Amino acid sequence: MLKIEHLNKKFGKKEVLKDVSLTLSPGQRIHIIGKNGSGKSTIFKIITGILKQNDGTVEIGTDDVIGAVIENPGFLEYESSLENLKFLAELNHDYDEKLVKELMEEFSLDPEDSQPVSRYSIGMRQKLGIIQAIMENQNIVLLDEPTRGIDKEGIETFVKILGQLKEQKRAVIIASHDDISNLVYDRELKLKDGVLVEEK
Ligand SMILES: Nc1ncnc2c1ncn2[C@@H]1O[C@H](COP(=O)(O)OP(=O)(O)OP(=O)(O)O)[C@@H](O)[C@H]1O
Repeated sequence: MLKIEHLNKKFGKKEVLKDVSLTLSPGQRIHIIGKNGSGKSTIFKIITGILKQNDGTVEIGTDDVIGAVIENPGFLEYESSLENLKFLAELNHDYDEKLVKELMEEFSLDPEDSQPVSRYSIGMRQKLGIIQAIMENQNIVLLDEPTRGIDKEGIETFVKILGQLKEQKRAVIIASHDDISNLVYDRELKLKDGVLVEEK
């Protein structure tokens, strides 16, 4: 479904990714751990086409759909949370309001809350970011520091939702600089000095 081979990325003379290869299969949950600035977001940006690699290939199956949270998710700041999710889903004509409302409620967000997203806290925005990455049945989900700003209860919900994604055979790559409590991975990789290596 996703195959990355021999990826190389430079910013000027700085080599951020060196010969990075990775294969993701249905239902698999992979953790990429790395310090700030190690290149985790850069990998996701290349997979999603935001950035172009200098070398190497990214293969994505024709039926695969990517959902992603990369850095700070952007929203229509003056619209409500539900309007934002509706707008994002309608871009692909795949808006399932029942599911969106269920996900919001699971994350203790009120779908009827009319306040603009500009007033949302970092954790609330992050929850919306996670929802938009999974609300259209995306089968490859890329999450960059997904629990940033999220409270303990929200993290428990997040872990529970990830369990559901696994049952649905949807694959997830999580990039973070530390561990997320109670989250077990199929593979743990470390990005250090541009090289992706097996952590255990
Ligand atoms: N557009 C860019 N132009 C120049 N340098 C960049 C650019 N984007 C990223 N970099 C550099 O590439 C390196 C990797 O950045 P990246 O954002 O991928 O790291 P990260 O592991 O996601 O960090 P964090 O955990 O802080 O989000 C950093 O040194 C960063 O300064």
